[in-house]
Amino acid sequence: MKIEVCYTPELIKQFDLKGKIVVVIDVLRATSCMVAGMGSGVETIRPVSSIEACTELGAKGYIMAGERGGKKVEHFNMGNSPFEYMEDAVRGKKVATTTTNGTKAIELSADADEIIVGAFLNLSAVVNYLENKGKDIVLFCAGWKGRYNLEDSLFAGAVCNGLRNTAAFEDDATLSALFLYQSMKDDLSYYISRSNHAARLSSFGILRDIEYCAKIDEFSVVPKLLDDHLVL
Ligand SMILES: O=C(O)[C@H](CS(=O)(=O)O)OP(=O)(O)O
Repeated sequence: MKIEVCYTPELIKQFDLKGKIVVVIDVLRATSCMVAGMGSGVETIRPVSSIEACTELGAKGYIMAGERGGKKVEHFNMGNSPFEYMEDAVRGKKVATTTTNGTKAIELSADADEIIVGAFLNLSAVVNYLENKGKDIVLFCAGWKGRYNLEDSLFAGAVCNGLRNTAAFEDDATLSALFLYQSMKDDLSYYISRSNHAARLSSFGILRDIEYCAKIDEFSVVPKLLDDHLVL
């Protein structure tokens, strides 16, 4: 079982995804929302890359969710907060979502054998899942608009740490993620709150989203993409 880390969507073309499991990571906030939603009883989530595609699904009965520039799209039913995904109103429902970074990273993972989503909220479940599967892994950080970000890289490092005795580390990118996590693990919330992405989002007054997304193992679900939909 080999493990690699891709730090941004701009780098994903350098990775051969065939036959591998890709873990898409967007801690702030897309994959945290997906984990919180699927862990709270949302039936399925359909990630799409455009507002138009999401709107078309809305007409077919899906709840429309997502953001642009961190803010809810005007005619959508909900934005991109994990708390919205945990509300009673979405339990048992189908949600379609489009976000700036996370849903694009899912789309770019299409060549993989399997696509799952990870966040601190389901860290141990992801590590156990990967360990049981025993396949080669690419940890794909959604980053921000094609660029590196701290919180996704930290989560990649947390997965590497969980698999440090069972997986072969392919390159220095992977080792760097491991060492980054190991040096920051005792105060993850602080480091995440110092990140650029957190600063950007907190200017919208959503500090509690940032704090929540830094929580570990709130859920034991591993959402997996099947026929374009996330299911358990
Ligand atoms: O809503 C979010 O958390 C971000 C918005 S932005 O990139 O900070 O504008 O989108 P996501 O795709 O969840 O990273």
